[in-house]
Amino acid sequence: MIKLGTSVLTNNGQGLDRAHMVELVRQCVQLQKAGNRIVLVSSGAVAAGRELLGRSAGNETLAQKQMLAAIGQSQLVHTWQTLFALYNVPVGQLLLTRADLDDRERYLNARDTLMALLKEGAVPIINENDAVATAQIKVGDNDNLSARVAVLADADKLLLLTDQPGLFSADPRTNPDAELIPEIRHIDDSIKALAGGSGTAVGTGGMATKIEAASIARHAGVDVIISAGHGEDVISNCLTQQLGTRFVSLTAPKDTRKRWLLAGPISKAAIYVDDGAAKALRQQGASLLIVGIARFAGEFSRGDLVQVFDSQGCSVGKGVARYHSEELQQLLVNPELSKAQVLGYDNGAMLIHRDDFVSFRD
Ligand SMILES: Nc1ncnc2c1ncn2[C@@H]1O[C@H](COP(=O)(O)OP(=O)(O)O)[C@@H](O)[C@H]1O
Ligand SMILES: N[C@@H](CCC(=O)OP(=O)(O)O)C(=O)O
Repeated sequence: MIKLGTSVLTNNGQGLDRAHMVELVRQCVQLQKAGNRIVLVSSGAVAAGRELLGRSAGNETLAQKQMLAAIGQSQLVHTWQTLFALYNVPVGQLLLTRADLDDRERYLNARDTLMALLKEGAVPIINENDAVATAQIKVGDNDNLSARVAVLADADKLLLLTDQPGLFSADPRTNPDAELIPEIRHIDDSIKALAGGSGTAVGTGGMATKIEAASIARHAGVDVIISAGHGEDVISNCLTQQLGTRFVSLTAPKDTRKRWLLAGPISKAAIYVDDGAAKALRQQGASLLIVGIARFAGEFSRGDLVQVFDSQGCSVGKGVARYHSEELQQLLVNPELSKAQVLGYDNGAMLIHRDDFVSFRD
């Protein structure tokens, strides 16, 4: 899985850099011929739209950006299609929004299409469906989108190609002494603090969203590499050499429902559990019982995804809630009463069943 940022595909945001896209296509085809399955997450629709209309980046409204994306996306995918056709490789466009990943049936449909494209020898070209996606249904950036699709596609590697050689100890645009970090095994607050936003007017999210993406993907067993998209033979070199910043993957759940929980829905609330519950969830694969919950923050409905934290605030995992947050509140303040007495019915002793829970440690 290769994610190409606007910074890689354009000349400083001023239209598509076709010469460089030809070079990237050559590398992808070479890898595909060697037996690898290639999926591209391609940014650049808004920049391509600006190029077509002769505009430069400015204070655009949401509707103007969506209009630019609608115009630019067809130009972008046409360019990819033309370049891959030089090698007789077909491409298939997939435009996704968060709703396609949140809903399990839509997630599985997207997965089937992706797998069918790969089986056909085509290269899927994925982008967010910017023309229709508003804040409520957007993933919001292609770093996070690529991580979710990497989980969906069972990818073993995710290359986040950008305009910097990797993650630095500070934004190298503003701090010339910043140093490249070659390998990360644990994403804690100190790593998150290194990452600034985008240093350009055309990128989205900067390193912060790349770290979020790395955190999601490596829990699903995907090795993540952030590297410079303009380097010579960058794609194959990322696979064979120590290039950029590598986030080492963790052992992944095999169960497709648990993988969807990692890739799909966004967590609605935070549940804080006591030490006994944290240990049972982490070490014994147990369900989360209501008695183990110390407190919670946020509102959620039955069926929503919630994230579980231990007493130190470290992530334990995420899972699907069996009670509404208001019901949970009632149960927590009346521990001496039975569930039937408090709610008028009893949905069981657990907030999250172990089949609906996936371990997720930062
Ligand atoms: N710690 C950091 N290390 C490297 N780059 C950083 C860091 N913090 C912020 N950045 C910024 O992130 C930018 C890359 O992200 P972004 O602009 O979103 O690019 P892309 O379009 O490739 O996604 C860099 O140009 C850089 O200015
Ligand atoms: N979907 C948008 C790009 C969003 C995005 O994350 O951009 P980038 O940070 O350049 O990868 C587009 O095609 O213009």
